[in-house]
Amino acid sequence: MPDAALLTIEGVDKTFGGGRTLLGADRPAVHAVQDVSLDVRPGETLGVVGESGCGKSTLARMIVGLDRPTGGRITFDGRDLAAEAGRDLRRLSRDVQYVFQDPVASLNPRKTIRTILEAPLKHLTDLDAAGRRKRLEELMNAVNLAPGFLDRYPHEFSGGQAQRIGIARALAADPKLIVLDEPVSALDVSVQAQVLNILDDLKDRFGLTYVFISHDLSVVESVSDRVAVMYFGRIVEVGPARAVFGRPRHPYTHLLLNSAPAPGRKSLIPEDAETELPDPYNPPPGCPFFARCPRGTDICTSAMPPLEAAPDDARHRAACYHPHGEAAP
Ligand SMILES: Nc1ncnc2c1ncn2[C@@H]1O[C@H](COP(=O)(O)OP(=O)(O)OP(=O)(O)O)[C@@H](O)[C@H]1O
Repeated sequence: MPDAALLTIEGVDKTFGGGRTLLGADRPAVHAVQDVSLDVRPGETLGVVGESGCGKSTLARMIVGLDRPTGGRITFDGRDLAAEAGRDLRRLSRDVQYVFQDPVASLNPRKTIRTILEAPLKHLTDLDAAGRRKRLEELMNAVNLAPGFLDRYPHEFSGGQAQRIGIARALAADPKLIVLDEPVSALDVSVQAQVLNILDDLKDRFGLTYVFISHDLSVVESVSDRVAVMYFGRIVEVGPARAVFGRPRHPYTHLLLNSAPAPGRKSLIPEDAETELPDPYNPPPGCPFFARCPRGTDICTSAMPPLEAAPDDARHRAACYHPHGEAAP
């Protein structure tokens, strides 16, 4: 019997803009995230991969409550994120934490590390001053930084150290789920490995669950149990990492993987004109990948294909009328 989901995302949409200006003109709307449904089970790492602008950060921000969905529902441990208030909201903010992409920019330059790490302890836990002091030392040790660094300022740290502090801040309130939004993209490759090792170690040690967002295929492949591939605001493929990387079904996933063949896969999602995304203000009808797709036929322009399971693996789903592994069109 599989564990119940810790996080459930059901038919979530996020639109920016829309409506009318003060003078009555239509204001264009961008559908940043469209009809996204995902489950994350306790203890797993769900990788979310896709090109710049596909809606990864918007999805992340909604999971941690920084943005509200325009439609659909996000529940954590059975609690509806949008409906929580007061004590329950405080509890929810403890349980779900966020690590940002740019480690140095995410730390207030005028505050010491002690002040930065103490803030969530003060707001989200009932620890007294002595308890907080002890916890601060534990947090620094957990991310392999000497507690002596607590009285320094963010600019005194390298990018990798700063990201370890960002991770310590996320850990401070003893969360269950951490959303990591491109946590190593700003770091040198050698430093990336260190930070990924620490994340892996912390996950086991504290029984954490991760949503790991990245445009870097090699990183997602190395950390994920399951992977969701996003394109133009939608999930186009989702399944066990081994299946998605080994037997990709959606032509977009094929394109991504072919652009960066293993081994030594790098962040090679193509960025030339040929691979341009559709205009988000004027989305095409049907499948948004049609214009780039070698397998497209008339049906693809009629309606967005639903996410359907592979004949041999119910967990491996793709939103395509002509997925690889089935008869070619
Ligand atoms: N606050 C906002 N107002 C208007 N449009 C937005 C806003 N935030 C995001 N968007 C638009 O929504 C779409 C998805 O953006 P998002 O940042 O979620 O993508 P992403 O995959 O995280 O990209 P990146 O890796 O470049 O951050 C883009 O078209 C973006 O321009």
